[in-house]
Formats: sequence, C-alpha cells, structure tokens
Amino acid sequence: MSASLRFSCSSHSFPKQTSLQRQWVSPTLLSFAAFRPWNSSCISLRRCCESRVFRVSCQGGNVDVVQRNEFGAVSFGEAENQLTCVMKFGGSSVASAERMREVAELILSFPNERPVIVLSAMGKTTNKLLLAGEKAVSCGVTNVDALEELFFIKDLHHRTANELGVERSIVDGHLEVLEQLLKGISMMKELTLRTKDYLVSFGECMSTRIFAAYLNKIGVKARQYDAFEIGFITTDDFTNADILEATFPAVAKRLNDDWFSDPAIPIVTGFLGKGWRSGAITTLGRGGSDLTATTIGKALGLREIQVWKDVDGVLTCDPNIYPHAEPVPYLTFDEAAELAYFGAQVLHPQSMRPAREGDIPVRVKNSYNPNAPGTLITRNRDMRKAVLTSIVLKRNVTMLDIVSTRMLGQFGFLAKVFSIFEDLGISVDVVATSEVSISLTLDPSKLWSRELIQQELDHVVEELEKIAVVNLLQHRSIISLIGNVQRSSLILEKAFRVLRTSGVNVQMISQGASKVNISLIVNDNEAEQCVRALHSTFFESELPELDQFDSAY
Ligand SMILES: Nc1ncnc2c1ncn2[C@@H]1O[C@H](COP(=O)(O)OP(=O)(O)O)[C@@H](O)[C@H]1O
Ligand SMILES: N[C@@H](CC(=O)OP(=O)(O)O)C(=O)O
Repeated sequence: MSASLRFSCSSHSFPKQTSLQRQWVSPTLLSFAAFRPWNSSCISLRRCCESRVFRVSCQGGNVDVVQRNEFGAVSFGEAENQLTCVMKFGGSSVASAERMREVAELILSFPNERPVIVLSAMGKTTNKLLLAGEKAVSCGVTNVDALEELFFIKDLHHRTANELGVERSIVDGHLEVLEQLLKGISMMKELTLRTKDYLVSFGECMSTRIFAAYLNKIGVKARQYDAFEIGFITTDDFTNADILEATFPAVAKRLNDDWFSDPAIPIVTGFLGKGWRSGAITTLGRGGSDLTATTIGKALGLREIQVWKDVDGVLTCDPNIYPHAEPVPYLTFDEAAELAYFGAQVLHPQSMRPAREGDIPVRVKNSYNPNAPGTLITRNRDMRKAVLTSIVLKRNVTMLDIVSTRMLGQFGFLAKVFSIFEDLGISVDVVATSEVSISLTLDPSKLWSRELIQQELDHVVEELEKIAVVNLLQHRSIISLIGNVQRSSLILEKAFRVLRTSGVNVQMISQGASKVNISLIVNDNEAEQCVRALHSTFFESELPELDQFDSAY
C-alpha cells in the first residue's frame, strides 16, 4: 500500500493499530527501533526525535511523524484513531438534562472529530456549593441537612440523572460525602481554602459522571475522568492553583494510553487538580475549566481547542454592560490573554498560555447557537484593518499614587517599591511611572481570594510610607482597550474625545508592553457609562480616519 498517512507525533506511543515494520528511514529512529520490539504499541520517540519530521513505513502505508512537543507528549495528528480536539462545555451549557442532551447531540454532529470533553459543574452549582459551605460554618450541625443549597444540588443532580435515564446511584455516593463534608465544616466552624476546593470539586465530579453515563446509555462509549486522578498536578495555592509542567506528559500518557487500548470518549472534570505537596484537590480559579481544556489541548498536541459558552464568541464588550456587543471573529492569543486578564469573564485569565505554547487554535462557540461562527483565536491574524477589538472593564480596583520622599535623580526607587509588593506577594496590574513617582493598580482577584483586603492594604501602605508619600484610591475601574496599539494615536484620540464629551476625567493611562492593550483608570461610578460611549464610537460608527491613517503608513 502506498497511501501516505500523516500524523503529528509528539511522544510516547504509536497507536496499537499501527504496527511498525523494519523499514525505518531515519537512522535515529533506526537506532531507537532496536531499543523496543518492532510491533510494540508503546514506542517512546522522546529519545530519538531530533528533528520534527520523520518518515517511517508501517503496515497500511507510510507514516510521516511530523511533530513532537518539548515534553514528548503523545499525539498522532490525522492518524485514523487519534483524539482530534478538545471540546469544553461551561456550566451554562450543561445546566440541565435537556442541555446535556443537546450537548451530546452537538458532539455527535461532528462525526469526524474524536474529542476529549471537558465539563464544568452544572449551571450555578459551584456558587451554591460555596454558599452552602459558608452557611454551614454558622448554621449548626443539626441544620446542615436543611440547607436550601444542599437541597437544590441534590435535587438538580437526581432530577438530571432521572430525566436522562441514568442510575441516580451514579451521584449518590458523592451527595452523601458532600453532606458529611458540610457537617464537618459545621462542626469545625471554619471553611479553609483547602476545604473550599474539596467542596466545589463535587460539582464537576458529578456533572461528568452523569454525562458520561448518558453517552454510554445512548450507545456512545465514554469514560469519566477526575482531573486530579489523571495527572493534573498543581501548586498548593488553594482556590487559585497553577498547573505544573509535570501535568502535560502525565495527562497525555493517561488519556492516550486509555484511548489506544480501549477507545472511549474521555469526559474530564474541568477546574480541578491535585496539589503537588499536599496531594489534596485544588482548583484553578473561577472559570478554570477553560484552562483544563487548553492544558489537555497542549498536552495531546490536538488540532483545535473548542470552548462552548452561552454567547456567540468573544464579544466587543461584556453583554451585561452593553447588550449590543458584537462577536469578534478573530483574535490573537495575546489579545485574548490580555482581554481575559483584564476582566472579560468569557475566558479564564491563564487559559491562553498552553494554547499559545502549543500553537493550538482556540475556537469560542455558542452551545445555544452552534451555527454562529464564534471567535477563532490563533497566534497571528491580519491586523491591517484592525483598530479596536474589544473593550474590557475591571471594577473595584485599588489604585496607589506613590511619590518618592527623596530628591530627583535618586536611583533604586522603583526597585524598592516593587520589592515591597514582591515581599507581600501582591501582584500589580497597571503601572505608570516617572522618576520619582509611580501610579499603579493592585490585582483585585489576588486580594479577594485571600480575603484580607483591608489588612493587606494597610500593610502595603505602611511599608511604602517608609520611602514615599502614598495616596490610596479605592473604587476605581480599569477600562482596557484591546486592539492594535500600532494605532494608539487613533485609538487615544477617539477615546479621549468620547471621555471629554462624557465629562469623565481619566486618572491614569498605561500602554502595555504587549502592544495590544491601552488601559485607562476612571472612577467606578463612571465606568459603565464610559464603556457604552466608547463602544458606540468604536463599533457602531464608521472610522473614517482609518483610510487616512492607512495612507500615512
Ligand atoms: N467580552 C465578552 N465576550 C463574551 N462574553 C463576555 C464578555 N465579557 C463578559 N462576558 C460574559 O461571559 C459569559 C461567558 O463566560 P462563562 O460564564 O465563564 O461561560 P461558561 O460558564 O459557559 O464557560 C457570558 O455569558 C457573558 O455574560
Ligand atoms: N465550575 C467552576 C469552573 C468553571 O470553569 O465554570 P464555567 O465553565 O461555568 O465558567 C466555576 O464556576 O468557576
């Protein structure tokens, strides 16, 4: 047979079905081949692939091994039996039995895909679990079983199982342990961050079990996985853990080995991991299932990562602020990362990193409207006509004006300021500096997650006051203008005209080094009005200056 089968291969194993013969083309592969039996179904390429392209002969045709990634993960591109993409469905996409049925249909409407499915908890389950935990702290052990949130969660999962025709017992064990856990919290009268993570993990653990059981019931072979059991290794920063590098090869090996030995659609819990020191369940921060999906995409070297939401893609601004927001058809990883970091809830702030590192396109789609084209996020896009892509608002930001008490020309001032933030473990969002003064905003998510807002702020100010005069300004908002900062003059000219007309004073401005973001700081109570005015100027009226601007280029 001469048919050429291309697959991208980045590591440990060939599919079982591909039995290799001795006609290796590459001497490096040849030497490696001596290391393992020819017909082995598990051949590590890690030690032999120096270049990215190899051709080997196998039964059924030539095989081009076209890729590998740096940690030697397993992937087989277009080989017939390889996993092809990851599809992540958020809470709103799997909020009920009916939605789960629709999602199953949607998955099956892509017969050419062999997807890994990542699911979030059903609907608002995560919020309910957190609320139940908070109430349990003070409600008394005997009142735990009467908590309305617990009732809601039990009812939702039992009802969904019933309506989908799967055994309720699939979640009974989890619901019992959940109740015990809430009683434990009640007895201890405390809810630590570690316990919070264990508590919310029940949401994803149950949604994936129900969905996998349903797929199996309708004849689609599926296998449920808890992310913390298949190699999602994280830091021990409970409620906001980072994924560690060891995750990629471990997850790739587990999912590929299972897939090749007994193919079944993997249904993986989003949002969850295992702390590398504690061994306890961790979470990746709210909305973290997006990050689970991109991590799997990179680990397996998949062709595409799809994140299915309840909106037609990434929009020109938050639709809750301005309902006329429009879908953005294309974004770069940098734009999407900046947009997510500066507060667009639609994507998890860290989720673009694995996709960018693996150079794997991310498609944001609407599970309620699958025919809408959605947003495609890739490394590059045509920026020739691009001006502004999206407007993002981050509310309730704390700003600090720090002016050195020493004379002009003294060096080391900025270094001292930043070392204070480093020592206190506080991250900074937006910065504008002169030689003797610095204005900056503090990342609110980091402060909130530690629930130490006021003490921490007092401490920061106390430390800074040793070297500077400090002015603490609260209730500010960051408006981020994400787009082509090569056109910053045009963007700023328009933006400031709008803001002046609206009578809004910008208190700080910063153009990020990423070249995709200009940040403006305004008062919280003026922010939404600004976003709406900016949106109508940039997205709802012509930009006649653009042609003029282009000719000047
Ligand atoms: N720029 C934006 N584009 C799209 N959605 C946004 C944007 N900013 C905020 N959102 C909100 O993000 C929601 C989708 O994110 P999320 O709730 O995390 O989805 P899911 O739970 O389905 O993963 C939308 O319903 C919308 O209200
Ligand atoms: N269930 C978690 C994780 C998540 O990613 O959810 P969603 O995909 O619904 O944003 C949360 O609510 O934060």
